[in-house]
Amino acid sequence: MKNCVVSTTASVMAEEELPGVLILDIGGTHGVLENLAPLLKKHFRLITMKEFLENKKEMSKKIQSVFVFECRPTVDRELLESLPNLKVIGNSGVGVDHLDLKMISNFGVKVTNTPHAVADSTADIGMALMLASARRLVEGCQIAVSPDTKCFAVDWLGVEVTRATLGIVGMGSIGYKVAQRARAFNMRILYHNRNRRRKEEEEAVGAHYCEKMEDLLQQSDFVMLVVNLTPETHKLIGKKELGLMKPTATLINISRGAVIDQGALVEALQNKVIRAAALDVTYPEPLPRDHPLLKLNNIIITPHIGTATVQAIRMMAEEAIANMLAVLNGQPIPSEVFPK
Ligand SMILES: O=C(O)C(=O)CO
Repeated sequence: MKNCVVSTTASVMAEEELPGVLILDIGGTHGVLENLAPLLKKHFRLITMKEFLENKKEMSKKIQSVFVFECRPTVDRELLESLPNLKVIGNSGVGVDHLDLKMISNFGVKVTNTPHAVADSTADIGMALMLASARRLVEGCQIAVSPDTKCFAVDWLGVEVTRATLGIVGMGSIGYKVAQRARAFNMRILYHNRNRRRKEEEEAVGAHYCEKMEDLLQQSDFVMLVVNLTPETHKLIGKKELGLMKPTATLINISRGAVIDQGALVEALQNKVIRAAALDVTYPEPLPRDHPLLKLNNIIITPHIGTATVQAIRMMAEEAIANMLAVLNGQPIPSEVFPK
């Protein structure tokens, strides 16, 4: 018998299963799950939330895995209580801050994530935000299409990324990929991490370790946040930390919105405590239309698109599937996440 996987993306898709055939009803996913379904179907019988809720009695016993696509849906106690044979939650994405790991573990259920699959695409977004903010790309695009375009607008000069100092806060798999890219720009690379990387790894990208984050903040022209969101990193960057940064510095966030105290960031940007910010993540997502961050002109915000590429979502699904299968088959689990 094939293993069963349930999508918790109720608003996103509904998949109907007939014997030997799986029928997907995609909803508003922009084709994401439509792309992933054939991969999942190779190993799992897909059951949607809708299908599950409509036929709980029969479905609940069949479900051994829950596939969660990135940080959108969560898994609550009620769902866990209704799945007696659940063994693993395969998160497609690296951040698992939307999952209550302790509670899930109390149900004897494992959680896995996909740190390898997300690394390149998320590092690319970090670089894209850094370059776009440095060279004021969004403003440039607006000026180019506005009726009073000036070709050489010297009053909106940018700054150079090349040879600047980049401070990476959180040098995990994504942070390291950022460092590899930054090296090609001849950037001076500083990083701060709970655990120092191996010497060979530091040398390979020319990164210098800062034991204190304060040192990194003071020296960097660009500060990029790549940490996981945990109780320790919640509002890691607030008024004090922003005050340590250079007035010419730019803050880039590709981790989770709540790593920054957004109120403090609004103030810092309004008062030019720092030059600019570029965020792929905020809280909440999306921001309400009247949020003060949206009223500033020294900020770029993208809607959490770190892994929004055809290649990344496929690799994420493959990594998640490998993890889930390893759990179900009692094999070593490539990327298990443990409660703290
Ligand atoms: O993998 C994740 O958790 C992400 O949010 C990537 O942007």
